[in-house]
Amino acid sequence: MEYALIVAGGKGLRMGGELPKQFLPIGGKPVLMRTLEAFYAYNPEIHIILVLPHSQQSYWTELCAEHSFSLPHTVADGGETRFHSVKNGLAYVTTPGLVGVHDGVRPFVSQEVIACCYELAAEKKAVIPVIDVVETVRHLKGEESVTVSRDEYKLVQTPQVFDADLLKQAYEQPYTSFFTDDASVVEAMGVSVYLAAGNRENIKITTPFDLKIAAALLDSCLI
Ligand SMILES: Nc1ccn([C@@H]2O[C@H](COP(=O)(O)OP(=O)(O)OP(=O)(O)O)[C@@H](O)[C@H]2O)c(=O)n1
Ligand SMILES: C[C@](O)(CO)[C@H](O)COP(=O)(O)O
Repeated sequence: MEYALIVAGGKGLRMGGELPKQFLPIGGKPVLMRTLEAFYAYNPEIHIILVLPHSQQSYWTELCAEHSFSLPHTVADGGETRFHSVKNGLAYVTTPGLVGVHDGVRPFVSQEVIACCYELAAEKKAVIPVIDVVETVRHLKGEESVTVSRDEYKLVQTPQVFDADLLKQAYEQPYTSFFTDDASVVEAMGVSVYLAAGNRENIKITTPFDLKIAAALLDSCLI
């Protein structure tokens, strides 16, 4: 069984505004619908678990009706942090298989990246997509800072795909603020994570600036 656990339980503080960022329209369609569609296009049999704050779930139901959006999915409650949201969603993973955890606000993940991460995870058990750093990186040391070799760093995206039993076991660990993604949770158990190629368009819509990039990506047919 393949699961996609789409997390959209955050507060969107960096985006601001009245409407939570996962519901903002891009090209007339809410971000979150585009994200779910990407996973359904990859595998129409995939089991999609959508994590949303409890207070936003009735609005999501209304949006689905308004947009005639009928892709099957199970809704779980959001938690205090991303870690707690993923953990809530994992309660709906009930059979062995693979779980891809994906940010609801990354609608531009490519079909190639999704397929590659699931395919590799069947063998490696823990796979995450990454891209190169394209700017120079400096490390802050107190009042000073030094240039470091960018070749020693990667930028991490989602979907992060894992063997279901492994991921569920990892999420039994106590929460620490170091857990900013799923790989960091799995690694805390001493398990190595395999790196796959991500796609640069797979941005995490975080600030109003990212919405402009998203609109440009759609307009230019880059995705
Ligand atoms: N308690 C949380 C926090 C985050 N997320 C999800 O994790 C993804 C990455 O988080 P981010 O983009 O930082 O979203 P927010 O936490 O909502 O943003 P901010 O930090 O600006 O408030 C998002 O899809 C977000 O909804 C979640 O499901 N539950
Ligand atoms: C999971 C993630 O998108 C990988 O880059 C990222 O760690 C989420 O971080 P955020 O601070 O919750 O946006």
